[in-house]
Amino acid sequence: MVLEIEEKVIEAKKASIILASVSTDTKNEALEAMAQALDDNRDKILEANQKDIEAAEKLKRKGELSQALVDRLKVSDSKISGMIDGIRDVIKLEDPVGKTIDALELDQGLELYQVSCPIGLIGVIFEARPDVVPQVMSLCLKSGNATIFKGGSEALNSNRVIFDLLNEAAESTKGMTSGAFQLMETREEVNDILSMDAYIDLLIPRGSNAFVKYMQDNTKIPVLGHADGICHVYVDDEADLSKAYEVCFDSKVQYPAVCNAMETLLINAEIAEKFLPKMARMYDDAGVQMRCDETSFEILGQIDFLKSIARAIEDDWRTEYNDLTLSIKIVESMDEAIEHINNYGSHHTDAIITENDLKKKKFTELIDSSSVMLNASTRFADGFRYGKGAEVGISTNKIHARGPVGMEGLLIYKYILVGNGDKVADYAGPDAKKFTHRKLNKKVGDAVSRK
Ligand SMILES: NC(=O)C1=CN([C@@H]2O[C@H](COP(=O)(O)OP(=O)(O)OC[C@H]3O[C@@H](n4cnc5c(N)ncnc54)[C@H](OP(=O)(O)O)[C@@H]3O)[C@@H](O)[C@H]2O)C=CC1
Ligand SMILES: N[C@@H](CCC(=O)OP(=O)(O)O)C(=O)O
Repeated sequence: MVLEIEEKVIEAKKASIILASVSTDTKNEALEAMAQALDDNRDKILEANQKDIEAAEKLKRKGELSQALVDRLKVSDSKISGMIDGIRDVIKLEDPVGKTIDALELDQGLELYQVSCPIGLIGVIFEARPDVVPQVMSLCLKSGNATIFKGGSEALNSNRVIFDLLNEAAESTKGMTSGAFQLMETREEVNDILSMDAYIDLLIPRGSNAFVKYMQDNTKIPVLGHADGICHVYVDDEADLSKAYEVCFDSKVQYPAVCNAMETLLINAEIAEKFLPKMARMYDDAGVQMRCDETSFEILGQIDFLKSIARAIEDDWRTEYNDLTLSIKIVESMDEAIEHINNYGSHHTDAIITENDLKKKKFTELIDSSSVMLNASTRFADGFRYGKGAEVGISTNKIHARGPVGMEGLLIYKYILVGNGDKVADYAGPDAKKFTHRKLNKKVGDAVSRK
């Protein structure tokens, strides 16, 4: 039976209440069933993905779609293994629901507990990248959040197969609720849910700035935006150049299609002539197109076998290529680099290569980005690599979660007050009882148990 969008949302909202109290064992069993379902159905997933890739390649040939999108869209056997490992990593993580964050005795026998709980029903709208489905579903399931998904239209066949496999595996696990996960497939459905603030607690759009802004401007539902990554690496005059070559190469070339890849390389003028020619040769060999400011163009212009240099224009500093293209600028100082990054960047991920400890400290303090890397690649900005099992995405919001978002970004808390017929009237008037407000070293389970 195909449900209308409002029915899907209402069903997921109802299921979210039950999912919040599903036991850890049941959630882990459901996750294992999901991992197994992907492993057992590799051919089916690859076949569906092949349909999407063929359609995408046709659009690419007409110039209507980028190579970056095709790269993100492609599912390989090793990407499926990555999805399976990701789900199993989430199994290993501690269940974050029901944790006592704080415990306070208000008065003798009157105890207040602050306890973690799921947000409720979350809508996640993401790019044409099928591996997002298992990542987000496993984090949402373990953190007890019902979720309504919508992936990029180019990934329709892949997402449908992966979603159905995961959802059926989860729902067939004994003790799991049904209806907690729903799939949307059209922009119309996304537009319809924008007015469903009575049911949906949080929207997480992953995509271009324009799309995230569109969501923020058109709904009363809180929006946790995951937008573009204009990431920088600054090579300081006190850099260890052997580290600089490695980090700058990895940040640009290892997976250029993703949002944590470097888009602009900033180089201190003092070391530019020494550093840039070798770096440029490495990029040239890897097929990187370089868009250079005047000074870097002059330095590289002398190397006549470079295939791929052009002059940068102002727009380049604000461009997320998501591809093998890089803008290069020579700066006079770290301060100029910091100003450039804070001005042109997207506050996503930025790195410095230097051996000077004072500069490292200053860079971390003055760069206004969700991840700041010291002598390390921007590509590390990722939930899995940050030890979160997987990620919902990389938040470019400042509240309530920033940078790679794992389960901590999917939780809120509630207060549980345990009394014994206590009333506020006893704490008012001339004979008022006094609050003790004493910190307790207790967990909510000590006061509220099912026994
Ligand atoms: N920070 C992060 O974690 C992430 C950032 N990004 C950023 O996203 C960008 C690339 O992704 P791209 O695919 O171009 O993103 P888009 O913004 O084009 O699309 C992302 C999703 O939003 C949907 N969408 C876009 N506009 C609308 C609309 N008006 N109404 C309803 N749905 C809409 C798309 O649906 P449809 O396909 O049907 O058009 C798709 O599902 C890059 O800038 C990348 O850095 C991407 C992922 C993660
Ligand atoms: N988590 C990713 C990067 C973040 C991301 O989702 O980026 P994108 O490819 O723009 O959707 C990774 O490092 O593989």
